[in-house]
Amino acid sequence: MDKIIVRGGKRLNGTVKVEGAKNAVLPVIAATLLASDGKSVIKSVPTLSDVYTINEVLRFLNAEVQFKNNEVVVDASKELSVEAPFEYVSKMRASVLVMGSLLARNGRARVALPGGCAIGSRPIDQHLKGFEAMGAKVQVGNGFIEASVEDRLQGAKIYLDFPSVGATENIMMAATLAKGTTIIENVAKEPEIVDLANFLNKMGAKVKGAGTGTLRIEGVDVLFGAEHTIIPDRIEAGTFLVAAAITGGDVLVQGAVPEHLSSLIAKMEEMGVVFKEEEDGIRVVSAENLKAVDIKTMPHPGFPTDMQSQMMALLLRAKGTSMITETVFENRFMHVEEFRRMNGDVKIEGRSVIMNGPINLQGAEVAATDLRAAAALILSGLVAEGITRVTELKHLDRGYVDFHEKLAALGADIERVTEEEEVTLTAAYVADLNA
Ligand SMILES: CC(=O)N[C@H]1[C@@H](OP(=O)(O)OP(=O)(O)OC[C@H]2O[C@@H](n3ccc(=O)[nH]c3=O)[C@H](O)[C@@H]2O)O[C@H](CO)[C@@H](O)[C@@H]1O
Ligand SMILES: C=C(OP(=O)(O)O)C(=O)O
Repeated sequence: MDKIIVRGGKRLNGTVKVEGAKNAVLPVIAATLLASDGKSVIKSVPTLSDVYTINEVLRFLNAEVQFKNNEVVVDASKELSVEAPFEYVSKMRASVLVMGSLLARNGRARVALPGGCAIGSRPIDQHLKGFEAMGAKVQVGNGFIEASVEDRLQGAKIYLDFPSVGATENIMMAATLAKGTTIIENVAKEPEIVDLANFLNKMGAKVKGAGTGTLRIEGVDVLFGAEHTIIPDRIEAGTFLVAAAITGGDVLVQGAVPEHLSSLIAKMEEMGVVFKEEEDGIRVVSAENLKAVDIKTMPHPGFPTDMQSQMMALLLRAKGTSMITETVFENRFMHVEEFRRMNGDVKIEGRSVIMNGPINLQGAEVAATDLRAAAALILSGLVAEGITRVTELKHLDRGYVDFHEKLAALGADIERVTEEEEVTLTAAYVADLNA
């Protein structure tokens, strides 16, 4: 089992480049299944375990998939099978995103029930409500969700109870090949939704309104393979902005798009972080005397839940009382227990946490509870006294490419080791301290 070992105390300096967005590439790869003619070429694809998983799902469904040099090429022109088994869905919930494409293209889809996960129960009732409104019969049984439609999906008017990212994507994909027009109201407005709509339109779909609260999709008869470059990962970018700020460093995050990060930047500015927009990204210029702020996670353009734990790491270092309220997921505070192991005094009150800073974080062995928690614990390690060891790195690998290497290139004292290597390293470190 790998561990990341961080020795705190180094200021970060330099330039770091962000990858293509995980949360954009997964639905885009799922959408390639809609093309019964021609190959899709997806560029700027990050080498994440989630990408390998979705590619495996597509291969299982009888699509040809190649992935090299950050480019995924999909040929989905052969007849597709209809089932995404538990093996994949349990590894990565986004596997459920193939459902809309399969249903639109085959008239049938059978996907294993995703089940609960570390951040909440994450039901998919809104996805299914959309498919049903378009004429699909949905049945749940034996651990599977099965949706089928006799002839072809029909355009419909659908109102989402919550602007779910996944439901918006799944229904949008299904509607591209439906008969007639589909209007979806109260949809998610995340940049990844816009990226997916742009890709679908390149394939020949007619999607309007992406980035607003209402989507209008005119169904077409056939979709074709298309070429598309994935948008930069705003959450990876945000994580490096926090890394720079927590160490009081000066870092240019290349590829960071200011409009995608406005809620995070606004909150960090309130704390006292100074940014500079540059031609190719965003620079953290300084971060001194950090002040406490309150944060509430919300659907985009509100503060992203995927930055909640990283901001918790930063707020633990700020002077005063901060409160974070998590409104998107019901159980996304699992990392609090791990912060406590690092001397992080965090109280949980219902859906909020309260912190009194600044706290002198202490190195400890901590376990990542989800992918953003993994990053957040490593960020805390950058400023903790002594050594922080972070385990359960399978979570980190779902969402961050070469995270420790990128931090090391910025000057962090960090490495990723196997258990045996760790024993030798720790002995060497203790020897250094005693020398
Ligand atoms: C692969 C991907 O893009 N993942 C992102 C996506 O997840 P995901 O698409 O799963 O997130 P959703 O926006 O769907 O979920 C938000 C909330 O709505 C609830 N819900 C959702 C669907 C549904 O049918 N019923 C229901 O109750 C969920 O349980 C959750 O509490 O958006 C989340 C919210 O920005 C991010 O944290 C994830 O990183
Ligand atoms: C929660 C996340 O992803 P997923 O929906 O893929 O679990 C995330 O990216 O922080």
